[in-house]
Amino acid sequence: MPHAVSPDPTPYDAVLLLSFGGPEKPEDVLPFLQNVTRGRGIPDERLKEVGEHYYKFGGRSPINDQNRALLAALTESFAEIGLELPIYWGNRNWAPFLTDTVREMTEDGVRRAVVIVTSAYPSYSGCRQYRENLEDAVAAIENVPVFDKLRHYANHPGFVGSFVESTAEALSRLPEGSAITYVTHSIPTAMNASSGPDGNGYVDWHVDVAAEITAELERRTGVTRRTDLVYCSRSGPPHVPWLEPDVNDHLEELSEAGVPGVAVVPIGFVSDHMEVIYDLDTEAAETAGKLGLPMARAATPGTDPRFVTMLRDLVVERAAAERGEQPDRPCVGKLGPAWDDCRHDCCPALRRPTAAAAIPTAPEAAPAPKESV
Ligand SMILES: CC1=C(CCC(=O)O)c2cc3nc(cc4[nH]c(cc5[nH]c(cc1n2)c(C)c5CCC(=O)O)c(CCC(=O)O)c4C)C(CCC(=O)O)=C3C
Ligand SMILES: [Fe+2]
Repeated sequence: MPHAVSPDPTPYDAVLLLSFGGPEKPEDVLPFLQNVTRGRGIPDERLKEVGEHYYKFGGRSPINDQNRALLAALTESFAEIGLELPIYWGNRNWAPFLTDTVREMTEDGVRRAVVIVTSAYPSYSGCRQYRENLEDAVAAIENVPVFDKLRHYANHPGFVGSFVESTAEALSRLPEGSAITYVTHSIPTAMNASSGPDGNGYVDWHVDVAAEITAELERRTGVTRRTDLVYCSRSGPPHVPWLEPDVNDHLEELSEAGVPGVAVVPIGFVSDHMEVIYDLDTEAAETAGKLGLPMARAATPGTDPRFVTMLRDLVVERAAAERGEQPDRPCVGKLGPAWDDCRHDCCPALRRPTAAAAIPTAPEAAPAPKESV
């Protein structure tokens, strides 16, 4: 049933779904990896290894199909409430490329768009890198729309609620007394130290989200379990410290501690992309198998209606905020709702040799100018 009153999209005339992108055939794999790692100092060895992960799945990453599904689900969800905004899709590292999408939006006459990024937490890799790539795309084209990126949504009840359900489902496949292991993408410890406006934002946000899922499950079942936050997908040279422990080492520790099973909950990921289907479903599952440790992997949000509705609500919320209204800002946990506009100097790059000098870092330059992203 259509809503009696459709929400007001003003001042927006479009939505941009901004994602990572992934290869779709074997010939795409190398150029894709070159796009991802340009100037990031990833050893050749590691690149070869990651290339193999993709070849193992026919040279096709699942991420683009997941974004097509999300696009369809969002379109349907907007239509349900009569929210009339076209949704465009562009990626940082593979087709459809962000620059082409921004050009298309410009040609279509879009003046102001709200940006949904498929990454939920603050950090250079998860936030600023997306903003910088969008800035670069915008700089290459004339008369581009203004872009406003949504606040980080990891602590939104829609995102947390989706993981509460999937964790409960994973636990239902395991023996009584099984542990919960939350997993996210490892990043260099230095990148974590500079994440978010006050630093340490990447880890702090994950800790908060994990605690909320645990608390809700405890409220429902009365069962207290062992819980940990661990990391996957480390890359970069070995002498550079990254967040630890690695999920595989952690599974060994759980096995030694005698836990009867483990629910692996990938809270760092919005859909089942390569890190999830390779690093968790293939590699970590193999480790658990060798240890004789029953493991069940919890589903990522994907097109879960809680997640899709959350994204729609955040678009409506941001539009209201930009009209000068004071919308509700649903969130759970201790950290409160995230800021709408990232400060220009939030999550500084570790190394971005060519453009770093152009980015103001002085505290006075902190508030992002309205016309930037
Ligand atoms: C925090 C974070 C997220 C989550 C937030 C978000 O979703 O954005 C994420 C997502 C993703 N990362 C992805 C792929 C890759 N990431 C790499 C490399 C790196 N990731 C990093 C961090 C993150 N990455 C970092 C610090 C590096 C080192 C290089 C650098 O400092 O920039 C490499 C290079 C090879 C390697 O070393 O692994 C690849 C191929 C894909 C696509 C998967 C698919 O195809 O399904 C997705 C969604
Ligand atoms: Fe990555």
